[in-house]
Order: sequence, then structure tokens, then C-alpha cells
Amino acid sequence: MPDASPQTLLRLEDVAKSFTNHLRGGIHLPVVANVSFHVEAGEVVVLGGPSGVGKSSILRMITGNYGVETGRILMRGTAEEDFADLVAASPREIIGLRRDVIGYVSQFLRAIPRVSALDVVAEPLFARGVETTDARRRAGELLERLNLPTALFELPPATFSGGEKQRVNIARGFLTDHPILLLDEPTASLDDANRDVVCALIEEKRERGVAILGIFHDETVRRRIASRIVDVSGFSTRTKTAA
Ligand SMILES: Nc1ncnc2c1ncn2[C@@H]1O[C@H](COP(=O)(O)OP(=O)(O)OP(=O)(O)O)[C@@H](O)[C@H]1O
Repeated sequence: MPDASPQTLLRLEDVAKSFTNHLRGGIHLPVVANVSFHVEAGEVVVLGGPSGVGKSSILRMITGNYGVETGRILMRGTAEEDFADLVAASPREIIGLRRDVIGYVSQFLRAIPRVSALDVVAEPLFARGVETTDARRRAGELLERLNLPTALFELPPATFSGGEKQRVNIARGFLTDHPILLLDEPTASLDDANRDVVCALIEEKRERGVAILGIFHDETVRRRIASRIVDVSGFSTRTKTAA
């Protein structure tokens, strides 16, 4: 076992991923192999390495959106709890882990037609049984902190600018208290002021003991928030053949 720290909330052991392109005669595209690292409570681990090396694929495997070829993805809500292996989990168990253990801010917001920004953000709280008025109030406070104009709160985000959509997405991901938080370039289309707010939100989560794993291309953001960088090139099956 590569790590036995009692504070570890997320641990990947020898994870491998490849894609098969069925439209191209079943071409097999290996992406990463032997991916092994861990994230402890109160750490911000940043996935590094060049474009296409497999950073987002690793995050998507941890959310259960991408299948895992081999290996184990172990996660738990508290240091005292036993680990659950996402790779061996049933679809119902994966839904439970997403609801209770892993929060995820994807690169792009999946806007739902006719649902207001406020309700898009509050929805994970509705799903956890938080009363509607309270959930919408908390969603509004976070959107205000992220400088989204209040005039937009009741509108569906489909027509929002890239940065506005991203802030709705961030608010949705940060509103709940998952013990593990995955962030896929949350600051990519933000201006300096909003990037600063997101860094502060990440620091607050870290101080509350959340285990954070993210992709950040912005060097200033990395320097400010990263506890450690895990270079995905070391797991890439492509850089080895290209070298
Ligand atoms: N659903 C998919 N089907 C086929 N190939 C995929 C799929 N998702 C990712 N890939 C391939 O896997 C490789 C790794 O992609 P990934 O998005 O994980 O890289 P990345 O390191 O996050 O890149 P970037 O920094 O550019 O976002 C790429 O070559 C990509 O084309």
C-alpha cells in the first residue's frame, strides 16, 4: 500500500485507463497506467503535466464518470471510516458516494433549460433535504460573493457569459460540504478579482479539512493554493513511447 496515513481520504492504487475508438476499427488508446497517489484531509493536491496527458481523465474516473480499467480508487468521508472502493462499487453505491463524499466542479456548466441560476446552485442542497428558502438564500449569498449580478439570479444560465456560467458552476460545487472536492480548472475563464474569490473559497475548504484534488493551469493560483503537485506525466503511457 503506497500510503497509510490516517488522514488520507482519497487514494488511487495502480489505476490504468485506455480508450477504445469503435468508429476507427476498435483502436486502443492507452492514456495512463500505474496511477498511485493520495490526498489527505486539509491538502490541495494539484495534477500537473502537459495538455492531453490524462489529468481530466483521472478526475473523471474518481467521479465514476469514466470507467477504470485496473486498480483501486479508495475514498472515505472521515479518517475513522473504512475506505470504499469506487471501482468495485455498484451504480447505487456510486450515486451515494457522489451525494455524500465526492464534490466535483467540472470545467463547464451543464445548463438545464428554464431552471434559474439560483436553483441550479441550490439543487444539491434540495437533494440533501435542506428547506427551499434556506437553500436559495445560501445559494444567493455564494453567488453574491462570486460577484454574479443579482439581476441574473432568476434567469437560466444558458445565455450567460463563459465566466458567469463558470461562477454558477463553482457556487454549485462549493455550496455543499463534501469531504473530498475535485476541481477541473475552476478559474480558467475568470478575471483577477473572481479568481481571488475562488482561491479564498478553496483555502476555506482546506482549513475545514476537505481533501482537494484539482487541475489549475494558472501558475499564480497554483503557487497560492497547492500543497503538492502530482505530475501526471509520470503515469502517462504516451510520454513514455514519445520519449
Ligand atoms: N471520452 C474519451 N474518448 C476518447 N479519448 C478520450 C476521451 N477522453 C479523453 N480522451 C483522450 O485521453 C487523453 C487525455 O485527455 P485528458 O482530457 O484527460 O487530458 P488533460 O491532461 O486533462 O488535457 P488538458 O490539459 O488539455 O485538458 C487525450 O488524448 C484525449 O483525447
